Amino acid sequence: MKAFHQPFEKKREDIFLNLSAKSYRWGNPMANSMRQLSWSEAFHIPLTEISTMNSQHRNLRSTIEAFATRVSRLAESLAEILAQKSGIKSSYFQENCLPNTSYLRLNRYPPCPFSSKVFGLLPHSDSSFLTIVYQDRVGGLQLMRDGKWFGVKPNPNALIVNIGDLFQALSNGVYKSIKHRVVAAEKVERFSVAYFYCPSNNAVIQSCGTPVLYRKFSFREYKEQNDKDVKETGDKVGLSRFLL
Ligand SMILES: O=C(O)CCC(=O)C(=O)O
Ligand SMILES: [Fe+2]
Repeated sequence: MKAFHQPFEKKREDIFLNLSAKSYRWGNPMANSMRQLSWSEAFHIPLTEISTMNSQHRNLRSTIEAFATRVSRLAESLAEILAQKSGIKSSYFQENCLPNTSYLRLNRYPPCPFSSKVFGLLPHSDSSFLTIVYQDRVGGLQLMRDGKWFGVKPNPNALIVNIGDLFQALSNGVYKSIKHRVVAAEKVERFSVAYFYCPSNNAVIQSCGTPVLYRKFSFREYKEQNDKDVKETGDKVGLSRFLL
């Protein structure tokens, strides 16, 4: 929270946390209408870089490390349990996801005077195997199910586990990557932490099942394609790009 409450000019400096460029994100640089704006800011932290973090943020770093260590074990166990049902090798996650190949995102949603006109976070799916989210008591996270949006009731004693794009590909569509968004609150700020369980860039995601729905791709390829699509179309096209 302290990091977020620093002046904007400070947060946007690359040396603020001393992580790679664009670790600090806000709004949506591609927006060309109010509806495309995200009323939020975030620190997107690749865990590979945690050791380079500015020593001034020692407490933040050790909190992130402690949280990531515990949540990564949980993510691995859950992924292995889900994998059993879809023919994925049980050692797949241990072989491809190291403790530092995942990402952590600290989100802040400031109070929003136009909460009926803008989202806190635009509808999207995550490019992870699984995402584990901790949200505070404010609420606002919604999931799409059967074409309708459902709010996730805030419970500070619970974690939310979402399926991401990579699990959908790996399980050949058995598990579906969940579309979600955050509705902005008018009067209060909201915080959340998302842990994106991801493999190394070279890891190959190959669908298990017949007929195979997606061509195999590396995680690097998936991220590069998404970045390219976001630059060109303003949005992530996602897995449909890899359909056979
Ligand atoms: O703030 C939330 O509850 C969700 C955050 C999220 O979806 C993300 O960071 O990708
Ligand atoms: Fe998300």
